[in-house]
Amino acid sequence: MLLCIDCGNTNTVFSIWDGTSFIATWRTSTEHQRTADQYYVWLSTLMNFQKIEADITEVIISSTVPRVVFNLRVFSDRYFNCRPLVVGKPECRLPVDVRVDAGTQVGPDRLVNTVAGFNKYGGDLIVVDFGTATTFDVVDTDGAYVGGVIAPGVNLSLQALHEAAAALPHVDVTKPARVVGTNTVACMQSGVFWGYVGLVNGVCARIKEERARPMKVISTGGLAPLFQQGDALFDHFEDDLTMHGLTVIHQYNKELGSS
Ligand SMILES: Nc1ncnc2c1ncn2[C@@H]1O[C@H](COP(=O)(O)OP(=O)(O)O)[C@@H](O)[C@H]1O
Ligand SMILES: CC(C)(COP(=O)(O)O)[C@@H](O)C(=O)NCCC(=O)O
Ligand SMILES: [K+]
Repeated sequence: MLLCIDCGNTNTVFSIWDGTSFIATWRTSTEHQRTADQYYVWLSTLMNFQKIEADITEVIISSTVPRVVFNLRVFSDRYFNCRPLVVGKPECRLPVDVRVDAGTQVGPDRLVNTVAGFNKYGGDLIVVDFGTATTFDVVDTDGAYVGGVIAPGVNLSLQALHEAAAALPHVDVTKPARVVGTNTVACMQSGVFWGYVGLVNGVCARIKEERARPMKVISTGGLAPLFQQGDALFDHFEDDLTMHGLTVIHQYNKELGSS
């Protein structure tokens, strides 16, 4: 079976793919100090607890944090006896083109989202990923990644407000009942929630205008469900878009290898 690892700046998600569906998914915080042995203790404990008997023989990794890749490679080699496929490395081929400025390092998560979005919905897409950063990935008619937008993440904005202003508390993001807040927390939640609704609407409208064609907007990432609440920002919401993309890229490389 295939172990898919999606490492973001905040969380790392592990999913086991049996060739047809994901049989288990677990999330841990991203820490570059974590060793191969620590990953295994954590993963095997959860597998035993849930009585998941998976014979993992292949591993694919996408990581926005370059430093964690070393230990994940050792983890894969030591415990599953395999060399992982790492998105963004030359040996990992992509089924789509990447058309950006020469020398630019595109976040692997954005490439994986592009592949997944194109595989599910075809071309002319905007994939909005609400992770540590809020990213917009623009997918061309032929599936190519052609750039996008990087905005500060939702929680990052709230955290920055709290850290920079002595009188502003730490608050969790939520959809406020009204736009006009009547206390500090409600004002901050409104600023971030409605600010992001405006940001997403505005950026998507400008992308569509710049490209002069209709495009589907797909949302994913930890905080995407929050923005799904009734504001018609997106055409589709995908809970596990990045994981789906990892399985597509893995399959593509396997077929290339055997042909
Ligand atoms: N279900 C959730 N509810 C609220 N916040 C969440 C949830 N899942 C993730 N988050 C928060 O959303 C942000 C992005 O999470 P995630 O998508 O895992 O980021 P990344 O992929 O960059 O690691 C983080 O600040 C995380 O704490
Ligand atoms: C923009 C990102 C920080 C988003 O990371 P995430 O929110 O998923 O942790 C990541 O995709 C990245 O480091 N990108 C490199 C620059 C680029 O994509 O152009
Ligand atoms: K992101």
